[in-house]
Amino acid sequence: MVKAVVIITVSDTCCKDHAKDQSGPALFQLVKEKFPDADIHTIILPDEKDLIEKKLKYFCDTKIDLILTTGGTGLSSRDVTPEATKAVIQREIPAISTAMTIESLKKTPMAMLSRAIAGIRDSTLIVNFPGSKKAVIECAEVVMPVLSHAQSLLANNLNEVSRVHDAMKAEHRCSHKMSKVDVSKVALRHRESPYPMLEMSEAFQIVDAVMSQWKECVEVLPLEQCIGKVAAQDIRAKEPMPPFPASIKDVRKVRSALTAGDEYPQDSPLVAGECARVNTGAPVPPGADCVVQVEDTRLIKASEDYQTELEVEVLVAPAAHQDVRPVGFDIPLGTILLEKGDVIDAAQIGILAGAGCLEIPVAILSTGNELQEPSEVTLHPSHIRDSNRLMLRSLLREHGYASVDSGIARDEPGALAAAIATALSSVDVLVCTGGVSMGERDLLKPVLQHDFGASIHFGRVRMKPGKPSTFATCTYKGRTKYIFALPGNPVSAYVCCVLFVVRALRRCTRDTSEYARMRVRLAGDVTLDPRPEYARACSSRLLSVCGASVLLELPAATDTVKVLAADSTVSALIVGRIDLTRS
Ligand SMILES: Nc1nc2c(c(=O)[nH]1)N[C@H]1C(S)=C(S)[C@@H](COP(=O)(O)OP(=O)(O)OC[C@H]3O[C@@H](n4cnc5c(N)ncnc54)[C@H](O)[C@@H]3O)O[C@H]1N2
Ligand code: MOO
Ligand SMILES: [Mg+2]
Repeated sequence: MVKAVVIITVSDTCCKDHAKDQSGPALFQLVKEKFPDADIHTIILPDEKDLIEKKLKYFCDTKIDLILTTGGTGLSSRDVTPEATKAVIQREIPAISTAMTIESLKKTPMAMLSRAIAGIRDSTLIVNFPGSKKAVIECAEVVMPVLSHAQSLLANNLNEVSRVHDAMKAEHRCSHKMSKVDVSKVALRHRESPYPMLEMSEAFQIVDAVMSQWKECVEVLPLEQCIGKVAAQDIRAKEPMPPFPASIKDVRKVRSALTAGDEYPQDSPLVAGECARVNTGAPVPPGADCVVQVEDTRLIKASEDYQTELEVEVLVAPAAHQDVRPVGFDIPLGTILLEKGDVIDAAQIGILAGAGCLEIPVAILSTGNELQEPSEVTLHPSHIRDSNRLMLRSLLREHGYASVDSGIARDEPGALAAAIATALSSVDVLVCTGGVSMGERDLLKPVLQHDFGASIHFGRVRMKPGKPSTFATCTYKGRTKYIFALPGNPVSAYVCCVLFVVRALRRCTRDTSEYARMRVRLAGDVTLDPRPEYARACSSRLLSVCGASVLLELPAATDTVKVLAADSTVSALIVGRIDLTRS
C-alpha cells in the first residue's frame, strides 16, 4: 500500500513563481486518483544538485514510499535531477525510464532528450519524470500501474505481492481476443471450449484475488435492515447535497416556470432583465444568481387567461446568492457521513440515501429466447418461465443483499449487449444466467469480450453442477465491473450463485465470510461423479425446523472410490438460514 508520497517539482522558474508549476499539480492529481488514501506532499526546488540530493535523502530517511520528481532531466547545464537521484539511490531500475521513453517516443522524438532515471534507496522508490505537463501525464500512464506492486516488493509485503500475482495469472489465463459476434456463421463456432477447465479451488482463488480490488463495495442491506447496524468503514458522501444550486423560496417572473424536479434547458440561460418562476427545491436556472420570494414582487402583466405571469416587478433589491443553496451546501461531496463504528439510526439512513450512498451494487439478468416472465398468464409453445431471476434475487435477499432486476435478455448479440450495458450503468456486480456453454446461441462470453472488452478470468470449472461457470471483469464508464455469468440450469444457477456470488459478496462486505460446515450422514448410497458435486440436501426435519439450506459437498469419484455407501458421512455447507424476522 502506497501511503506516503512526495512530489518534487525541480525548476528554477517555478521555484521563483510557484504559479508557473503545472507538472507538479498534474502529477499530484494523478497520484491522488491512483492512491486516494495516501498522504501526498509537494515541494518545488531550484535546479541545484546538492539541494535536490539533500531533500531526496531526507524523504527516504523519513520512510516515504514514493518520490516522484518532475523537471531537470534535460540537456541544459542546469538540468541535474538525474545526477542528484543517482547520488541518492542504491539500485537503479532502468526499465522504468526505458518504458517511459518507449511510450513517449510514440508521441515525440524529443523524448530521446530526457535523461530521467528511477531507482530505490532502502524502501523508497524514486522516479524522475520529464518537466513538461504533457510528458508527465504520458509517462505517468506507463508507470502508475506498477508503482503499488513495486512498493509491496520493497516493503516485503508478501501477501499483497502474491495477491497481485494471482490476479495477473487470472487475467492472462483466458484473454482470447474475440472478433465481432457473428451468429450467422453457425458452422464456424467452437467445437471445443477454448476455456481451460479450472479446479474449484483455482476458481475461488481467482474470484477472491479479483474481487479484493473492488474498492467501492458497500454493505448492501436493504434500508430498514441498516438500522442499528454498525458501520464497518467510514462512509463518505458520493454526491453533494443539494446536487444543483437550489431555490429556498418561491419567486415569480417572466421567462418560464420550474417546480422541484424540473430541469431547466442548460443551453438557454436567463439574461439580464429576465427571471424565471421557481418553487422551493427547484434548481436555480442557469444565468440566475439569486431568488426573490413571491411576497417581494408585484404582478405587472399576465396572459389573458391568467395562466402565465408575463412581467413582475421585484420590490426589493436582491443580493447575489440570496435564498440559493449552492451545490453541496448541506453536504459537500466527500464529507464523512458515518464513521467506522457508528451505529446507524434513521436520520443517518436519510443522510446516506440523500448523498447517493445506498446504492445497490448487484443486478440479476436472465438470458434466453425461451424465457417468459413468471407472471405471464399464457405459456407459449417451447417456452419456459424464468425461474432464475426470482430465485437468485431471493437467494441474495436471504443473505441480506438487495439486487436490481435487469429482466430477461434475448440470445441476440445486440439485445444481450444492451441489457448488460443498462445493468452495468447502475451496478458494479452483474449476475447473469444462461448462454455460457457451447450452443450457437450461447453468446454471453463473446459479447462480454467483444462489446465490453471484458477479461474472462475463467469460463469452465470442474464442478457439478456449474461446469460452464464464468467470471469476467471489464471497465465500464471508468469503473471496474465484475460479472458472474452462471449456467442457465436453475440448479446450476442456484449452486453457483451460492458458491461464487454470495461467497464473494460476503468476503467483500462481512467479517464472517466462510459458510459454516456440518457433517451429514447419507441415507442411501450415492454414486460419485467425476466432478466434485454439490447437492441440495433433501429437507430433513431437523434442517427444516431451523430453516437451514444445506449443500452436500460430494467429492469427485476416484479410481478406487466411485460410490459413497449409505450411513457414511460427508461435509455439507450451511448456505442459508431463512430468518423470517428479516422481512
Ligand atoms: N455442448 C455442450 N453443451 C452443454 C455443455 C457443454 O459443456 N457442452 N454444458 C452443459 C452444462 S453442464 C450446463 S450447466 C448447461 C449450461 O448452459 P447455458 O449456461 O449455456 O444455459 P442455457 O443453454 O441458456 O440454458 C440451460 C438450461 O437452463 C434453462 N434456463 C436458462 N435460463 C433459465 C431461467 N432463467 N429460468 C429457468 N430455466 C432456465 C434453459 O431453458 C436450458 O434448459 O449447458 C449444458 N450444455
Ligand atoms: O454443470 Mo451443469 O451445471 O451440469 O448442470
Ligand atoms: Mg446453452
